[in-house]
Amino acid sequence: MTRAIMNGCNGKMGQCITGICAQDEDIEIVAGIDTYDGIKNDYPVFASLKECTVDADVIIDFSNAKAVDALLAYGVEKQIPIVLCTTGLSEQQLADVEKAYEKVAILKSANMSLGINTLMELLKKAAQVFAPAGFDMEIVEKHHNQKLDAPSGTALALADSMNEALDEAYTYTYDRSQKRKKRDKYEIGLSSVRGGNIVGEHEVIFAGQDEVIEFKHTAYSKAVFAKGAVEAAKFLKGKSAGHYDMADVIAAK
Ligand SMILES: NC(=O)C1=CN([C@@H]2O[C@H](COP(=O)(O)OP(=O)(O)OC[C@H]3O[C@@H](n4cnc5c(N)ncnc54)[C@H](O)[C@@H]3O)[C@@H](O)[C@H]2O)C=CC1
Ligand SMILES: O=C(O)C1=N[C@H](C(=O)O)C[C@H](O)C1
Repeated sequence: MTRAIMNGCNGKMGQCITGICAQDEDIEIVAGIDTYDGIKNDYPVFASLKECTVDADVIIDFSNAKAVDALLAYGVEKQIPIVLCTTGLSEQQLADVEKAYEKVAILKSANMSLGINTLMELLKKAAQVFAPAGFDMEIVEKHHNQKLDAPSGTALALADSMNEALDEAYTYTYDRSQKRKKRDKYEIGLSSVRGGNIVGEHEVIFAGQDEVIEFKHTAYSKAVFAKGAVEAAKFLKGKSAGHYDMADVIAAK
């Protein structure tokens, strides 16, 4: 049995995970953390991690970038592994996560779905074939109108995956409106659409001379992310300090 603290328990993802864990005898949410207290849960809810008095094996985090500093500090101090799913972290926070890997087990992933994590691997190969052949790489992501960060963490992770396979030679372009010049060969464009209740779409476009290859992932429900996070939490219980990702969870299955 894995005992989990749910950081951001009263948000959309927190509630989706609450529902999934209630049906799974191998994991229990033993406490929730949220600054919003308008939802009744079957576990105790605290307004901050520092007020939490409940012991746990792992913290699952789907909250807000502003909550991540306290999350890292708590995980390191209490030696509780963290499944870090919140996106939109600042450069400083990303550096802090790198340092925290030395002190506690952290699985950080901008997208917990099997589809996106498999796509990241496929894109490495595709980028190595198409980029040297002169294809331009563009990513278009679409999400609901409540999303705070842009581009999505997933779009950045997909771009990072391609860039890593291309010796980090590419820069990212998020906005062309002020540029008034042609796109550079060594750039990956990232565009964001926000509207309605779109769960999450990511389209990676390789555009060449007279031919275009597109890879597309569509999430039809938040459950794909929630199920991945629950599997990640079970995987991370008892792990020693270090940097883990969803590829480790998928490989362990
Ligand atoms: N890695 C992945 O697969 C996925 C990541 N996400 C990311 O997860 C995050 C949350 O997404 P949603 O649940 O859709 O957002 P949401 O806005 O519905 O929920 C966030 C919850 O965090 C709470 N919160 C805010 N500040 C807090 C603090 N200091 N401590 C504890 N709780 C706090 C809010 O009150 C809210 O209930 C976002 O950054 C989103 O991009 C979302 C879906 C999938
Ligand atoms: O905010 C969301 O909803 C999502 N956020 C993640 C991201 O920023 O990539 C993952 C998923 O696409 C849903």
